[in-house]
Amino acid sequence: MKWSEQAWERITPLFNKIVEMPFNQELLNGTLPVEKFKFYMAQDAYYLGEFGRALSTISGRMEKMEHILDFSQFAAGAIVVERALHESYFKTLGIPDSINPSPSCLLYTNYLLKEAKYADVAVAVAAVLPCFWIYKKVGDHIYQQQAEVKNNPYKNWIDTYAGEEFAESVHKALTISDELASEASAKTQEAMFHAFEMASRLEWMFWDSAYRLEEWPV
Ligand SMILES: Cc1ncc(CN)c(N)n1
Repeated sequence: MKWSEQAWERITPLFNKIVEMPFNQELLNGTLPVEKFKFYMAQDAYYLGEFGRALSTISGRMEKMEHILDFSQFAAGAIVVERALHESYFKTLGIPDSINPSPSCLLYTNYLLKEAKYADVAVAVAAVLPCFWIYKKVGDHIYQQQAEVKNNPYKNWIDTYAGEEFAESVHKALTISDELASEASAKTQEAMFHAFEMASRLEWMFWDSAYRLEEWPV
């Protein structure tokens, strides 16, 4: 079994929880309160900047030329394509220019930056994989379920993550993960699973924090 298949098996119960989260259910139905989506989009704009930085760091640590290129294209995609989606919503929702990251957002981005810089590069790749793969699976799931929902205000978000362009990046990220895992020791493969599970948990926390409009306790 490929490393990625084993990794997905490990997070399947968590993924099932993610699709059932009120944030994602209400996004699917188009009933998510706009202030929760606005909060999410603002935090996600901060997230994508840091995610892009983590991807660039990984790019610079890759051995193969094509992987250097793939990761720098992922970084450009996070900042150019995904942030363009935010900017289109920002125009209608009026989100401020400067964003203070919530505790969960800061925890997640700092985790990714730390792994990108200091972990074995295969482990760093495993840490960023949920950002691709879980979003693709959530996007597809929502896309398939929302057929009867008319005029969903969150349609552009759904279309981005269920779309072809994003699917191509996800496919590449998966192929690279499996390639690096196949060359890694058993110990490194286990560390890759751990990073993949940790980042998946942080994805759950990110959605949960948006739904709760999370604030700093002090
Ligand atoms: C928190 C989060 N994780 C992943 C993605 C998709 N790259 C995103 N936009 N935001």
